[in-house]
Amino acid sequence: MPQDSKVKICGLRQPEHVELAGRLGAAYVGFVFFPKSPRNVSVAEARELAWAAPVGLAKVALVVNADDATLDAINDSVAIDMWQMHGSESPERVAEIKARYGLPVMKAVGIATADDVPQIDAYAGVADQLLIDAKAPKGADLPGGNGLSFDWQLVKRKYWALPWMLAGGLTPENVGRAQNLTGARQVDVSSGVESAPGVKDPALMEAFINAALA
Ligand SMILES: O=C(O)c1ccccc1NCC(=O)[C@H](O)[C@H](O)COP(=O)(O)O
Repeated sequence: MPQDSKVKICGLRQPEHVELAGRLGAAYVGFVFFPKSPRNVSVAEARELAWAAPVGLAKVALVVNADDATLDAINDSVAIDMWQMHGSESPERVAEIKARYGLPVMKAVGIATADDVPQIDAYAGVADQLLIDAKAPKGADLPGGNGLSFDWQLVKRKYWALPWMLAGGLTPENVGRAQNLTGARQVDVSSGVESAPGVKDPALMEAFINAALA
């Protein structure tokens, strides 16, 4: 595995799990602001989670087509380091948010078939990072965090002129194969380290991080 691999653990809801993720070597933790999600946290809860993060652990606020009032409420109370836009935000909206808050923006792009890949280029010129995820099935409640993977051949050894993160259905068992096949230097996981939807499992977190950083 490349020496500089990085791991994001998404959907944390307990301060001790944020601290654990940092101690285990994760580079990012994600806080989900999406009421339909079993990982949803309030601004007040996220404020406490952020306080639990060790120095150097990047705190990512995950939103879906959020308006400025919602983003203001998060930004005014939670010490975040990056936005993750996981909706249908346009490149123009990404640029607007970057300018408004002065924080890096990671744009999530859902992939199901080869036809979904070209859209990534539109964000490469404006986002700071890309999160390449499995496209949510039609009618799904969640735009992400579904524990579904996509055909990694679609992004095998692809190059975009900005850092990108592979996501979607990753687990301690498959993350190494995903990294080797795609060349991804960063990986993201939510369902694969849970014992139930929204319930992070410390042992699975440790297994995933160790496998991804091996
Ligand atoms: O995780 C959620 O509940 C969620 C809800 C709404 C939008 C996005 C969401 N998650 C986005 C992530 O960054 C997940 O970590 C990513 O989709 C991978 O999830 P999984 O396949 O469960 O590992």
